[in-house]
Amino acid sequence: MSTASDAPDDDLAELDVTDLDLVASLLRDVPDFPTPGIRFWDLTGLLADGPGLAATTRLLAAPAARTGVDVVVGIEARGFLLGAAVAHSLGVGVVAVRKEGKLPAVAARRTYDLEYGSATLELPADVLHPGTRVLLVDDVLATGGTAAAACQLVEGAGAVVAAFSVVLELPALEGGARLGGHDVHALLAR
Ligand SMILES: O=P(O)(O)OC[C@H]1O[C@H](OP(=O)(O)OP(=O)(O)O)[C@H](O)[C@@H]1O
Ligand SMILES: Nc1ncnc2[nH]cnc12
Repeated sequence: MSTASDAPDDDLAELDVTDLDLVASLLRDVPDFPTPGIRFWDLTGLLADGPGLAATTRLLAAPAARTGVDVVVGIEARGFLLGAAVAHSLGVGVVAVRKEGKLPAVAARRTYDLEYGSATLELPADVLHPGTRVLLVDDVLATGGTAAAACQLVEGAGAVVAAFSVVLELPALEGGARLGGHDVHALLAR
C-alpha cells in the first residue's frame, strides 16, 4: 500500500497523513485503458467512499487557506465531482469548464492534446471576472494539456489562478512544466 511519503510536494507535509494514506489506499490503476499502453488511474472507488471523499475534499481545499479564493473551477468530468465538494467545503461557488458543445454561452475555448487523444475545453460566459481568484480542481495531472488549457481560459477572462489542486500527478509525463509556474498541489504522485 502507498503511504503519505509518496506525496510529491513538501507543502503537504503539514497535511493530515491519515487523510493521505486513506486517499492512496482507495486509488486503483487499470492497465491498457482506454487504449493499449495507458496505465489508467481510476478514482471511482475513492469518490464512492464517504470518508475517502471527505479526506480528499479536505486535502484539495488546503491551498485556499493559504492563497484565498473566490471560486472553484472544476474540469470535466471528474473535476466536476471533486470541484463541487471542494467549493462547498470552502463556502464558495463552482464553475464547470466543459468539453466542447455542452455550454449554451461560451466565453472562450482551447483545444489541447492529452495522454490518449485530443479535446477542446470551453469556459462558460459571464462567471469569471478580472481579478477573480480561482482554485482549479481536477483528478489527474498527466501531460498537463488539460490543466494548461484550463489555466489559459481562466486567465483569458482576466481571472487569477491562485492554485491548482489535483489528486494524482504522473511526474513522468512532466505536466507540471506546462503550467507556467502555477502553484500545483498534487496529493500523490505515481
Ligand atoms: O494532463 P492531461 O494529459 O491533460 O490529462 C489529464 C486529464 O485527463 C483526464 O480527463 P479526460 O480528458 O480523460 O476526461 P474525462 O474526465 O471527461 O473522462 C483527467 O480527468 C484530466 O482532466
Ligand atoms: N493515466 C491516466 N489515468 C487517469 N486519467 C488520466 N488522464 C490522462 N492520463 C490519465
